[in-house]
Amino acid sequence: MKKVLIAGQKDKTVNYENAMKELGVHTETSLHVPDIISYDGLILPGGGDIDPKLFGQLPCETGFFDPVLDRLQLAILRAFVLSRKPVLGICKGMQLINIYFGGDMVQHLKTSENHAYVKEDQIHRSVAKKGSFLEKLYGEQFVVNSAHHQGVDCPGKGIEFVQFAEDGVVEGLRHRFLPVWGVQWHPERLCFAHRREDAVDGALLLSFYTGV
Ligand SMILES: N[C@@H](CCC(=O)NCCCC(=O)O)C(=O)O
Repeated sequence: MKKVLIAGQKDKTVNYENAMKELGVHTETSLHVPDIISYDGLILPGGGDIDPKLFGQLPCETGFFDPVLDRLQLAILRAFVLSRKPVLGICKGMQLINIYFGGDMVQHLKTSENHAYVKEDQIHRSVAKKGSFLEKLYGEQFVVNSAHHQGVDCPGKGIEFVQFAEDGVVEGLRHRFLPVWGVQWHPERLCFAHRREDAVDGALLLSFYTGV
């Protein structure tokens, strides 16, 4: 991969841009549906909560959400899915992927204290499904970071959940037939300058994605 679009707001995507730069991949951050030809892939970054209307629910324990931003990010995702180009969704980005394919959300996890950002990212153990892309990268059990209070619930069409926290919260997914992957954790905050000894190296996942 040479050039990746990050579907987000410029001032909030520096960590993603820096991690891609370390991997020799040029990025552009934009919320305009791009001229797909000029991009090799898409990153859907983390962010706020998601408009419950997008998964057929009334707001219940959902925090701040930006309905316009959510719909712009879904429109960009649609363009990359239709052109069968690789997509990596991170945190909110993973949740948008599941919603795009018709899945839904838990608006506030009962175990959010295990996952929420408290002055800094939390870390917790997780388990990857045998044979999954995450198990091949990190083995069956590995520690990841965490900064969220919502979670995916029913899987969308073609979506397979492949990584789970010990409390059952979904931490990773893939599309069975399309080059679409998502993680609930933040590899861009676990690599290079942000590398930490007590969790996995996020660069392995980002290299996997940029290498497809
Ligand atoms: N609101 C959702 C998604 C949380 C999320 O994406 N957090 C990351 C914040 C921004 C960032 O660090 O990139 C939830 O709470 O589940």
